[in-house]
Amino acid sequence: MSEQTTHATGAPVRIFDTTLRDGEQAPGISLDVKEKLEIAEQLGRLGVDIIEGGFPITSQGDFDAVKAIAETVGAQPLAQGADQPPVIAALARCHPDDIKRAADAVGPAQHGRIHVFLSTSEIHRHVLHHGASEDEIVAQAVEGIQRAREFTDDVEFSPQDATRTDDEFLKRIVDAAVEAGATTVNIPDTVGYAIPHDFGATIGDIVRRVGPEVAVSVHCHNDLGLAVANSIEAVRHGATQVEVAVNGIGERAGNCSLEEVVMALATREDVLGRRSRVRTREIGRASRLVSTLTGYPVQFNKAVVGKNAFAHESGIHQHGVLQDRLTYEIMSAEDVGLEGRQIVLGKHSGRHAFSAQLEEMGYDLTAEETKRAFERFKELADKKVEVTDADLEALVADEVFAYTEEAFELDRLEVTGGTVSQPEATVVVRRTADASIHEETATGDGMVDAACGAIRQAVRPWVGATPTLVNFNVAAVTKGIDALGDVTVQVEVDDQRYTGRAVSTDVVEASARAFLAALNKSMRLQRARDDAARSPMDTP
Ligand SMILES: CC(=O)SCCNC(=O)CCNC(=O)[C@H](O)C(C)(C)COP(=O)(O)OP(=O)(O)OC[C@H]1O[C@@H](n2cnc3c(N)ncnc32)[C@H](O)[C@@H]1OP(=O)(O)O
Ligand SMILES: CC(C)C(=O)C(=O)O
Repeated sequence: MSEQTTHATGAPVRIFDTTLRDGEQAPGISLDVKEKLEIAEQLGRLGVDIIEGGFPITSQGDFDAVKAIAETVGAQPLAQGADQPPVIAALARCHPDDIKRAADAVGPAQHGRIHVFLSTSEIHRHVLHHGASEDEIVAQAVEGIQRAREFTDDVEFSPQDATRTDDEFLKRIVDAAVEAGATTVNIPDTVGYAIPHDFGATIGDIVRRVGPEVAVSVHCHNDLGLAVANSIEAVRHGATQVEVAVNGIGERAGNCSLEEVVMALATREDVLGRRSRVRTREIGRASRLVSTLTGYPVQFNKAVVGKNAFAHESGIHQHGVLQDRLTYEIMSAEDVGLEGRQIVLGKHSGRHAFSAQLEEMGYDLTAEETKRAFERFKELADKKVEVTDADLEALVADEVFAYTEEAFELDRLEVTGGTVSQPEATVVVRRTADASIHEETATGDGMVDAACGAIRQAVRPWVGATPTLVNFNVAAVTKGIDALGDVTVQVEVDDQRYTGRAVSTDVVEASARAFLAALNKSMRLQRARDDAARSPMDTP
């Protein structure tokens, strides 16, 4: 490992947020003044040190947005406990017009920064700057920095594509930039090409070169998924500022993600020795706001802010975190402003999590009831990706509260048919009293009709009159194509009506179970009536 510099160790790392500039450069994102202002206000509450509001020469709208941010967020602190507002920065090429526009836009801020950049790698010089020589590039950079210094004493310089720039030339232009008055030297890994080990060494060299008076910043792109690793390595080697974007948005694969760097610094302060001033509890809100206004969704498994970042689905993990969340969590959801630890019930869940969830929902079930409900839950979880509280309610209502000693249980149901061939159903019904099995097949107008017909035939020897389905109602318990169907039926037997209810991801199965539940009820009540009729009280 390369030598680690001790420069500025312990001082908070400055967070330069470029969500509104580089972040907005992601394809398909275009934020208007109001939207930029709303995000900037949240960045203010988050307590970032610098907000790069835009690239004012780009358009009147971008100019107006940066100016509006400078006038409001840049005028007074929004973050609790902060004694000054964030620095408001604007990007500019080494063009007089760009620099003037940037200066006018950040002018109203208490602290305004002009960020000038120029490409230094051979390929960029060739393609972007008409084959400019190293001398010409140095001269342009110096001129741009000096011009920017006429407007503010806070000037940042970025040699674009620094990580593909010849080492000696990079050192030369950094020296020239500092000499010309740059107060921050930013080393951009413009195309996400750097590898942490090398990048750290480069940053260490630059930190030693410029001395403690000049801030050294890094701006890492994520083309190889290394933006955060490179930024952290730079911090380890003395970088005093990292450039980031909320949710990691930005050109191509994006920028270094704000939330990941901030939480890495906070969580591993033990080895990094530096933190940021960011108020981490505002992270969740910032992430949601940026996602909503940019239309860029946050991937489920995104570190820190993804929907699954604090969710546990598998039984062994759930068992662990229910006792002590540290078993499988290195940060707390509350610390980043998200909903607390989530137990997600699914096919990998175990009894501990299942029982804990039922308890939390207020159920007080016996061991036997819990066991039955758990068996149904596992059956359901095999068919349905996530079992929600609403699913559980329906399942418990169906399996536990509606449970009565069953006369018949549905063992198997097969249905065939469609718009051309007539629907046909085969059922296998088990009679509880003697465990006998009864298989029947029937056709019907539809699959539900066929299934009920087959059940009717299977139970005929025990159910007196022909049971008739008189009412049928189906409702979706949850949303989505794997939603539970909640079926309630009324069945008429001997002029009496009986209600049955069942849930399943398959509506035909739910209907068959509901039909059978109604028949079971009819037999139970019939038995009760028979018992009452035989009661000695009634005997004269
Ligand atoms: C790595 C980064 O993220 S850099 C920032 C990238 N962001 C953007 O480009 C978004 C906003 N950009 C824009 O709206 C436009 O590109 C503008 C307004 C900046 C310029 O538009 P145009 O004048 O039409 O030029 P165009 O974009 O086609 O080409 C870029 C020009 O800037 C020049 N240029 C590029 N970088 C720099 C620089 N740092 N300093 C000076 N000139 C530069 C190029 O040489 C080219 O000049 P040319 O017209 O003489 O060939
Ligand atoms: C302007 C610079 C810092 C940039 O955005 C990049 O190089 O990616």
